[in-house]
Amino acid sequence: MQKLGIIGCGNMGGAIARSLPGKAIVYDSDPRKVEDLNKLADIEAASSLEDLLANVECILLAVKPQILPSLYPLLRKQQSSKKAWISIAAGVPLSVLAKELESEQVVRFMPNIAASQKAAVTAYAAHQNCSEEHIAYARSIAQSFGQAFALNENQFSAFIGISGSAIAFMLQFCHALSMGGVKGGIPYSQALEIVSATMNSTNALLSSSKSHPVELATMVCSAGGTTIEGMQALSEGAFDAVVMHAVQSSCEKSKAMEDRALLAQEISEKR
Ligand SMILES: NC(=O)C1=CN([C@@H]2O[C@H](COP(=O)(O)OP(=O)(O)OC[C@H]3O[C@@H](n4cnc5c(N)ncnc54)[C@H](OP(=O)(O)O)[C@@H]3O)[C@@H](O)[C@H]2O)C=CC1
Ligand SMILES: O=C(O)[C@@H]1CCC=N1
Repeated sequence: MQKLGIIGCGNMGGAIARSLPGKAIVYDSDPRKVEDLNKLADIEAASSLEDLLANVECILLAVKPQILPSLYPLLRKQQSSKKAWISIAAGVPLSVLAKELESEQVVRFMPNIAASQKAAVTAYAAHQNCSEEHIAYARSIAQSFGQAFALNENQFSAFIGISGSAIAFMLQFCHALSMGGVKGGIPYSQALEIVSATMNSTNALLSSSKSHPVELATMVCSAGGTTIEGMQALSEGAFDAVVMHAVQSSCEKSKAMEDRALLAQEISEKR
């Protein structure tokens, strides 16, 4: 597999670099991030953007979305048009990436932070004129750090709500469950271990069963038993509505970011 260049070695760029089968060449404006990553992953450090682009054919953009506008001109100077690109930036559409990078060889990813454990769930979508070769390469990159799902780009915002961002919702749920355990007399660290194992049990059941989640949950509820009491408390706390609202909030923010990126590009084209 050809070497991948990575710009940005923070939470996600670092997590991806750690799970790639080959050595990535990485660049970060903060050299300490590269030093820290070097202790965890087999990487090559590029001394500059120029150095990075001179040594790879495909580059994964892993900087915050708001950094991209200042990065594009620097990348264009290094002949971005001759490179293939993967972007993991939330809320930055393929059309904007292709125009700014002057390349149609662009694939958009939405991974999650579990890439560090090769357990990410990644949505991918390619520019309409992207080559099959680059799509296949990008897919193999996504699969090297977890599962990959081909999605239409217009489903990316919803995907962020149920995966990219939702991993944080699930972690918060795990914390809340553990605090419930603490209230019941189990120390936090032990409660968290038990909750994490219970998440694994849930996933094993859900992914191997053809039953609807509600059907499985109903099997847990003994008549007049313990679970139904907790289920009633969840219902009174509008659990489903709160979770759906969280998903919708992340989805709407992603759509607003996409709209803003498209508008900014429209304005710059008119100048
Ligand atoms: N965090 C997550 O779970 C997920 C994030 N994403 C996407 O991944 C991208 C990165 O997010 P995340 O990893 O959390 O962000 P981080 O801030 O952790 O990482 C970004 C890194 O890029 C560095 N950087 C900033 N400017 C430049 C530059 N001009 N050239 C090179 N490096 C630069 C930052 O340095 P410094 O800190 O000094 O600014 C930082 O080390 C975002 O676009 C986000 O939307 C997608 C899915 C999940
Ligand atoms: O919060 C964010 O914007 C990024 C994208 C998905 C997860 N983290």
